[in-house]
Amino acid sequence: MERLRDVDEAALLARVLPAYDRVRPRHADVLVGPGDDAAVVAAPGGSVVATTDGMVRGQDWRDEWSSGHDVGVKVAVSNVADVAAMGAVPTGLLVSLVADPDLPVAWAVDLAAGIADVAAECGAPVLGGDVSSGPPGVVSVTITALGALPGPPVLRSGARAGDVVAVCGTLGRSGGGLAVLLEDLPRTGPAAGLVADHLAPRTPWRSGPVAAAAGAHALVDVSDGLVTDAGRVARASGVAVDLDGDALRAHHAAGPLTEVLGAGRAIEQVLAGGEEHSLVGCFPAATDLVALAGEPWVAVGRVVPAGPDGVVTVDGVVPDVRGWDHFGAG
Ligand SMILES: Nc1ncnc2c1ncn2[C@@H]1O[C@H](COP(=O)(O)OP(=O)(O)O)[C@@H](O)[C@H]1O
Ligand SMILES: Cc1ncc(C[n+]2csc(CCOP(=O)(O)OP(=O)(O)O)c2C)c(N)n1
Ligand SMILES: [Mg+2]
Repeated sequence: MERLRDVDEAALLARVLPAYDRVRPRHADVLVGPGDDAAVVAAPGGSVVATTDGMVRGQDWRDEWSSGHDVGVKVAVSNVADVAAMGAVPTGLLVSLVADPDLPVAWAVDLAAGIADVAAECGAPVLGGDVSSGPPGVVSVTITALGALPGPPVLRSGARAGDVVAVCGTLGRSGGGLAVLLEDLPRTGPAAGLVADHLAPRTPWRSGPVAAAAGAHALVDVSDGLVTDAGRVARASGVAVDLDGDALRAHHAAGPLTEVLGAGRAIEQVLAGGEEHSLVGCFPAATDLVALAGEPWVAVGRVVPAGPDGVVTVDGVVPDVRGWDHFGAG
């Protein structure tokens, strides 16, 4: 029998999503359905963005590394990043907790405090949620985030050959921090910062609407790794992305990542490290990135016509890295 472990995430969704096709086309209010960072639904006077993302103890965090607060920050940030990656502003969060009854109440309260910190920072209050008991050992936290779109959504499918690919936020730091934890490397000096960013990442959520207002053709957040997520944009847009190795090394791999992991592993994390929740945008070539409000955008590549060489290349060469996939590990 075919199991989830036999397919990757994309193949699983390709099998599951057709089940919903008979419902959706009859609903003209669904402006963007499954397949992007978030869905967009028409609402009186505008449109609402909706997305959901969950985390599971043992798979997405370990209790010996993460506090409840860390988990709350991380799951909230992963949702807010998806809202921002549509060009939207977060407006509210719903929180679902499934937990082994053995879970300390204090952990659940600490989780809420972490979620509340992100909610407060981005002005998206917690609107409600659900609590449910789970089997021994299981703790699962899922957030649904809503957002408001000041203008049209920025889709994964809008990139055009000639666009500049730019990143707002860091790359590889969360993945580098995970490597420090998994390999039990000393958590001193620059390694401490990487670990902190892994346990409780941040996202430049204000920069999603900024990019949208600047005319970005496509946006995505880095949850599974730059190459994987840029690849999703490239596939959806029918183009390819050529990343600039020098820019990635200078702006992202150099410094703490290289000090902790060495240059070779640092660039691997920049290309493939997940859970960073920075934003990647494809902008018209004439865009003055320096003039964009808020956090800086750094050019890291170009959108090029789709060719035979794979959807994402670095200096024209397909990189030998793998992003995160929950199922297709084999
Ligand atoms: N079980 C599911 N049923 C319906 N749609 C799903 C399901 N899982 C994921 N999707 C949709 O598939 C797309 C890809 O999901 P995912 O990779 O989790 O997005 P992201 O990395 O932005 O969080 C999203 O549009 C998401 O809403
Ligand atoms: C114990 C542990 N092992 C591995 C990881 C690494 N990890 C888990 S999920 C993930 C990628 C992103 O998660 P996902 O839920 O797929 O986010 P989405 O793409 O849906 O936004 C990574 C890099 C981790 N955080 N903790
Ligand atoms: Mg996303």
